[in-house]
Formats: sequence, C-alpha cells, structure tokens
Amino acid sequence: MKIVADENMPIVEALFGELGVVTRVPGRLMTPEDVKDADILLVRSVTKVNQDLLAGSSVKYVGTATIGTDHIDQTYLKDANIGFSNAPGCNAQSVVDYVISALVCLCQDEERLMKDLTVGVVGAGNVGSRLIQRLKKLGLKVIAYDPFVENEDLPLATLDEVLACDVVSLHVPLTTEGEYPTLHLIDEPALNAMQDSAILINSSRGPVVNNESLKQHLKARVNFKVVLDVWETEPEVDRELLDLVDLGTAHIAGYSLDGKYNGTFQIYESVCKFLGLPMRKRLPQMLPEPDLVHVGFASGANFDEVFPRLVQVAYDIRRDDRLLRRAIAKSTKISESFDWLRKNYPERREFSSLSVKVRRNDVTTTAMYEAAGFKVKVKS
Ligand SMILES: NC(=O)C1=CN([C@@H]2O[C@H](COP(=O)(O)OP(=O)(O)OC[C@H]3O[C@@H](n4cnc5c(N)ncnc54)[C@H](O)[C@@H]3O)[C@@H](O)[C@H]2O)C=CC1
Ligand SMILES: O=C(O)C(=O)[C@H](O)COP(=O)(O)O
Repeated sequence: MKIVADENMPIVEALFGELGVVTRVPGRLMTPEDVKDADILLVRSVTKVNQDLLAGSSVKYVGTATIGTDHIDQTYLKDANIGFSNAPGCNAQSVVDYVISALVCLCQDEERLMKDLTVGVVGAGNVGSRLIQRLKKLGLKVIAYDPFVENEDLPLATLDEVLACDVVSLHVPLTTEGEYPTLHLIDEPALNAMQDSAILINSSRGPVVNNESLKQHLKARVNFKVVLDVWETEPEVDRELLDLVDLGTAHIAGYSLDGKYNGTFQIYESVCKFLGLPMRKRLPQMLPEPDLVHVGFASGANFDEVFPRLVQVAYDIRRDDRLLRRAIAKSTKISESFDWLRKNYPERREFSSLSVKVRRNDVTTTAMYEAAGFKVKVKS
C-alpha cells in the first residue's frame, strides 16, 4: 500500500509505517503526479483536496490531521467513493491555551484584571465549548453564539449580545453556503457593533473576518484590540494589517505538540477502521515528556499574580508574535517566511502537560490551577 503524507505531519512513519510505504510531499505544493499511485492520502490544511488533485488517482482514503475541513471538497470525495476523515478536537486545547495567553498578555499591558472581562464566543463546538468551560472556571462571564447548537448547559445568546462583550473570540469553520455562512461574518457592521475598546481574537480561519474592513476599523479606533492567528490572504500577510494588530501569529494556535500528535493519531485510527485493521499503536507512549514538568511557587503566592506568569511560562503568545513580525520585516517573500515559521515551529506543550505544586490544604488554589488547565501535584 502506498501512503502519501504532508511532510509537516509528525509520527506518520511510526504509525503508518507498518501499513505501507510512506512518501512525504510538501503539502502546499502537492500535485496530481505526487498522489496518482497513492492508496491513502494524509494532508494538513494547506493542501486543496479536490477533483483537480485526485481525478484519475488510485486514492481510496483521505485523512486530514486538522480540525478544519474547508480545504477539502467533501462532495467530490463522496461522489468519487473516496473515504474521508478529519481530526475533530485534536488541537482544541492548544487553541484554548492560545486564547488564554492572548488575554493574559493584553490584560497585563492594560493593567486590567482578566476575571473582570466579559467574553463572547462565536461558535460553541470543540474549541468554543472548551474555551467557555475554562474561562467560566477562571471566573469570567462568558456567553456564546452558535445557531446550530441547542444545549442547555451552554450560555447561548444572540450574535448582537456576543458582539457587545469586552472580548469576542471566533471559533467557527469557514463556510460560504447555507443560512449562516461564516465568510466575512465579522464585517464592517459587526465591527461597529463591538465596543470601541473591545478585544477581537480570530484563531478560526482568516476569511471569517473581512481584513480590509478590519484595517479601516483599526485606523479609526485606536483603543480597539486585535489578535490574529489567521489571515485572509494566508500564507500572504498584509504588512499594514500586521502593524495595526496587537498580537499577530502565523496560524499556530493549534500547534502544540500534543495537538499535532493527536491529529495524526486520530487519522491513524480512522484509516485502521477503514481498512478493517487492528490499531497496534498507542498515542501516550509516543508523546515525549515535556521539558518543563513542574512549576512551584512560594507558599502564600496569590493566584491573581501567579496565574499570568504561569501561563506565560507554559505558552507566551508574545514569542510567536515577535517571530512573525521579525520574519515579515526582513522578508522578500512573505508567503515563504510564513510557511517557514510554521514548518520550524518550536516545541510547545499544552497547559495540561504542566504540573504545578501546591500545599496539601490549599483547596482554592488547587481548584484555580485545575480550572486554568494545569495538572496539580500536592507538595510532600
Ligand atoms: N488557528 C488554528 O490553528 C486552528 C483553527 N481552527 C479553526 O477553528 C474552527 C473551529 O474549530 P472547532 O471548534 O474544533 O470546530 P467544530 O466544528 O467543533 O465547531 C464549530 C462550531 O461553529 C458553529 N458554527 C458554524 N457556523 C456558525 C455561525 N455562522 N455562527 C456561529 N457558529 C457557527 C458550529 O455549529 C459548531 O458548533 C475550525 O473549523 C478551524 O477552521 C481549528 C484548530 C486550530
Ligand atoms: O486544525 C486546524 O484546523 C488547523 O487550523 C491546523 O492547526 C492548521 O495547521 P496546518 O494543517 O496548516 O499545519
């Protein structure tokens, strides 16, 4: 069996090696020639999988190690009788860590307490619902807009109510059809409905926000804050827009090592199921121990002071913002620099792989650290 895989997908040989011969290809440059003899095709978000790529090939199954599926023509796959799976939720915790790090950093700059913020989440799926849970446990007031979800446990509200919050965080797929398309969901009217000093975070897909409208809005409202992980013209980045946003990163919100391994593993599970083969590999054995395993603080440390530092030790979004700005500033080919940053992304672990040491009877602090997503170890 021949398996063609994106070169940026980890642990493919370790998982799929016993199923067939693995060939690696740069995802953004993948051609029909690369895939014509393949049985299984494993991609990430940068490969457009459609008739142009697959017609006349022997591909029987396509797996994308991503949550998003807007790069896949699922109707074509169905019509051509080609099996398909994505990796729902694989890097959802990583995106939540990203949003929390962004909020911590912006609150620090503004000398605001994070727990005083109201947060409006757009899209209450795998990422959105985890974000709601974590923020609520941290004491923030959270509401969410999702016209496709009916769940009494979620704090659902209208889009207008969500847009009126201090923070608006987007977690929707990119869609262009149906009653609720998300293409340019955040356009001039939506931006105008937001507070003048609101924080907008987009870690979903670039075209969900009309980047031109956003630029004009930012020029007119100096207190409006923006965090962009995804860009409408990706892998191109509009230099002018990057200069205007508070934090800008190279589509890496989901790039924890845990999230990437989960993605490959989830499609390994789906491929085994498709082929009717037993799964011989287990993910926990493959994930390396995080470099930073324990973080301890002096007894009596105040959670409000410790929490931001802890988040920044675990994942500091400002590092990724600096990397993007530096790369773009000196770049003659922005798209190549953007992809280089993503390919060479430093190892990052999810908060849940970090342990914080607390005193045995420190019940409140224990609950707060757990709420933030960290593991808690009791000091002996
Ligand atoms: N920046 C990054 O690295 C990453 C980006 N993503 C993006 O985030 C998106 C969301 O991820 P998940 O939560 O895992 O997806 P999901 O499919 O679990 O949830 C998406 C939610 O959005 C809702 N939705 C759809 N249209 C909507 C609309 N017009 N208004 C409000 N809600 C709407 C759906 O009902 C669903 O509940 C993915 O589709 C992907 O494009 C995901 C992972 C990493
Ligand atoms: O899972 C998703 O959806 C994402 O956006 C991925 O994290 C994007 O990563 P690549 O597939 O572009 O490497």
